[in-house]
Amino acid sequence: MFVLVNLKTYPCDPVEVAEAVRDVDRETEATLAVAPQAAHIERVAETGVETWAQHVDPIAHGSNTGGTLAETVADAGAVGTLINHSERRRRLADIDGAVRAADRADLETVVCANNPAQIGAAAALGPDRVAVEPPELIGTGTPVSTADPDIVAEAVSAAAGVDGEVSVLCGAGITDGEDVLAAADLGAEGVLLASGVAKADDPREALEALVEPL
Ligand SMILES: O=C[C@H](O)COP(=O)(O)O
Repeated sequence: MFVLVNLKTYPCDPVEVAEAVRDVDRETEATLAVAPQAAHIERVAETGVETWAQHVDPIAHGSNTGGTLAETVADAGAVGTLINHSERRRRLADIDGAVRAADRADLETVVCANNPAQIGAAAALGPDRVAVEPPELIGTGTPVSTADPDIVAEAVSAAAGVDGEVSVLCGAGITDGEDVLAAADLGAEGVLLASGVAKADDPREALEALVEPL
């Protein structure tokens, strides 16, 4: 299983969480990675953890003030990027452009979507992975894998129906290992989570609990 921890803009110490993700990754069969804010990518990547960007724009070098350039996040140490997160929704053409930009910079891609229909559309853009996240469950601690299992199973079918090479993550409300196991049972190859780790009193303990049953 792939466990991607999105730090969003939570007020956690990104390096402390990154070191915990790195250490727990070394203790488990699962692959763990962390997505800090863009300005923290370099410091986080220096810990040795697998580091992802939270977003890249569909742009190239040039006149794009305030833009997030795929080459720059790769140069800072990111190996992949989220695209179209629920909190950073983009139009279809811009999602497509961001996937192309990430490919150009050799970044892996996870395109997020709300539901199975959108997952099919996202898979058609040729990312490495897609992630289904019902927005209403994000940050609630109510896990999608048990609260809305059909949406995960249908997302897996939708992606497979478009491109069998695109694997599916699920996210929203994932906090413990049982949630991760339930996601795996539904055909997901990983989870995308945030508050369960970034807001935990002890992020390392939260990470260990996530991978313990795997
Ligand atoms: O990127 C992560 C997702 O939005 C899930 O967030 P959450 O784990 O806080 O529900």
